[in-house]
Formats: sequence, C-alpha cells, structure tokens
Amino acid sequence: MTSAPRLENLPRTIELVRAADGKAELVYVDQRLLPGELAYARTRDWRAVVDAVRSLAVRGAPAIGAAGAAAVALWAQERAESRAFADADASSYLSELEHVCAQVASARPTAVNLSWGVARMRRAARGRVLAGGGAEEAAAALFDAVKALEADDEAANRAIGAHGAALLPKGARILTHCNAGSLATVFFGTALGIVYAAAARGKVARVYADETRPVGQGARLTCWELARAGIPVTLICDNMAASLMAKGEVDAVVVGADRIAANGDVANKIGTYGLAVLARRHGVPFYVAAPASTVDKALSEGSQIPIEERDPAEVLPHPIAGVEVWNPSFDVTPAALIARIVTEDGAFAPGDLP
Ligand SMILES: CSC[C@H]1O[C@H](OP(=O)(O)O)[C@H](O)[C@@H]1O
Repeated sequence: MTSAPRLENLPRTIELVRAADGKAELVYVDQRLLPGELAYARTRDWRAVVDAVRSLAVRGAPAIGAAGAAAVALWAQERAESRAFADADASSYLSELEHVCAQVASARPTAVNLSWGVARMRRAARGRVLAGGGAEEAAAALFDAVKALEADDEAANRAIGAHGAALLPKGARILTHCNAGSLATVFFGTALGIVYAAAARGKVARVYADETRPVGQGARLTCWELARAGIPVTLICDNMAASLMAKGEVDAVVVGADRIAANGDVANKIGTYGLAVLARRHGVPFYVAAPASTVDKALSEGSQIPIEERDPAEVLPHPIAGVEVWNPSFDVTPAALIARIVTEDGAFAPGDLP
C-alpha cells in the first residue's frame, strides 16, 4: 500500500501575492508547459488572467474560480491607480465593475466556479463602495477576499479528501479522468484530494490515469502530479478503460466536476459520461468529487449546463480538407450513474445534495 503522499513536492497552483512594491500580483503555474517544465507566470494585468484561463494556462474548475476572483481584484487595483475615486461617483465605478465581471466570467462557460468566484468579488467590491469606501479601500478588500477564497478552496479540498477516502477499500485501484488534482485547484485537489487522503491512510494501491484526449490533462498533469507525490500511477489511453474494468483491475472511478445541476447531473471533462456507463456495466462505484460551490441549484438538470466547445485544432492540429471536427470540452453524466457526490460537507447520493 502507498505511504503518505509527498505533498511538499506539489506546487501551489495559483496565489495572489503582495510583490516587493506592495502591489497585488497573481502567480500561477503555466500548465501548458507541464510535464516538461514547472514554470510560474506572474501578472498584475486582469486581462492577462482572462487569457490564461481561456488558453488553459490556468485550468480546472476551482483554479479558474480563484483566477477569476484574482482578475477582479487586479482590475480594482488598476482602477485605484488610474484615477482618484473622487473624479467619478460610485455609480460609474460600479458600472465599470459590472463590465469587468462579465468579461472575466465569460472566459469559460462550463465551470460554475468561475462565475461564482467573480460574483464573490463583485459582492465584496459593491459592499465596500456602497458603504462609502473609495477605490483604494475596495482594492484592499478584494485582495483580502481573494486570499479568503484561496484558503476556503484548500480547506474544502482537504475535507472532500477525508470524506472520499472513507468510501474506498484498502488496496484500492482507482481510475480517474482528466486532472482534478492539486493543479486543478488552489492546492490539494478534489478527485486526487481523495487519492491523497486515502494514500495517507494506506488505502491506495494504484491510480490509473486516462490520458484524456484531446488536451491530455491526464497524461500531462495527473501523471506528473501523482508521480511527484509518490503515488503509483499507470497511464492508459482513454479507449483502454473498458478493458481495464473488464479485467477487474478497477475498484472505483473518482473524477472531478465543473458544474453539478440540482438533480445531481454532473458536467465534467469529455469522456466522463462514457466512464460512468462502463463503471455501471462492470459494477464499479463511480464517485464525483467537487466543492459545494460547484453545485448550481439554479439549473434543475444537466441538459441546462452550457458545454464549452473548443478550437478544432486541439483535435486535429493539421486540418484535412473536407473533414469537420467536433470538440466539446465537457459532457454530462446523469445522476443515476453516480454512486456518491463528495463535497466538503460529506458524501451524498446525487439527488440528496444539500
Ligand atoms: C477539480 S475540477 C477540474 C475539472 O476541470 C477540468 O477541465 P479543464 O481541464 O478543461 O479545466 C476537468 O473537467 C476536471 O475534472
């Protein structure tokens, strides 16, 4: 069985910091360069953060939620620097705030964490300004609000890990899809957070990682992360999962989520739905790990979840004349195929989410 995971070998994925000059600056791992290079990007420009989310330099539902929040905080800093609050009344500030929040939230449509993180910052800024605070006070309040969101994310992930680890048998062989690891969050991860918590309890024999076409988050990110943490990991092609389950090599499937509808339908990386069908066929429990902020009670069922379609070049880098490409980045797994949804509040049957 595994020993304690070497979490000290994992980077903090994204962090808003105070630079030497006291200004807020976002530091994040540029995940496009992994596994070849662990490189950090630094920016004070909220527009660059939006680009980083769109380009998958920062990806993973909770991580893009933190990025969205930081983008609003960086705008507030830029606004405070650009001109005194005195030359524009609160209503123009709040109008600009709405415009920036809408732009940041539009960076990627499926993960509700992005719009949730932006909305949390919008509330913080509005509260400060409507209470009579100026642009400087609003910027300072947003910096603190982002730090609180970062701390909340890691705490939620560790709670998810503990609840999820309790579901797994000793010697568990776990199949996962995409990357719902520390790299998909501020730190610790959701699906891989369950792996880390279970490994710390000596319950993990091995993780099988789907490569996850077309962007390869499993091959590039999950394998890199688990290997650095000292967790035994085997990479498989997405089309090998069925045979692995047929051989009886999988005790549980554990994946992340980008948005969960009120009835427990789950949007996650494309290919998740197929894994859930295979798991049901082979009697393998299918677990979804996500913070409660991923649950969107405004949507009654999964068919209402917006599914991002990305550049066809991700699938076919060299176009072939006459060949169309369909590249949805997510799919929806019906609640009926899910054994438990694990949040920081516990492990729930899909229809019983609080
Ligand atoms: C911890 S949830 C991460 C979630 O996000 C991933 O998508 P992407 O890499 O495109 O941001 C995938 O759906 C993961 O399950």
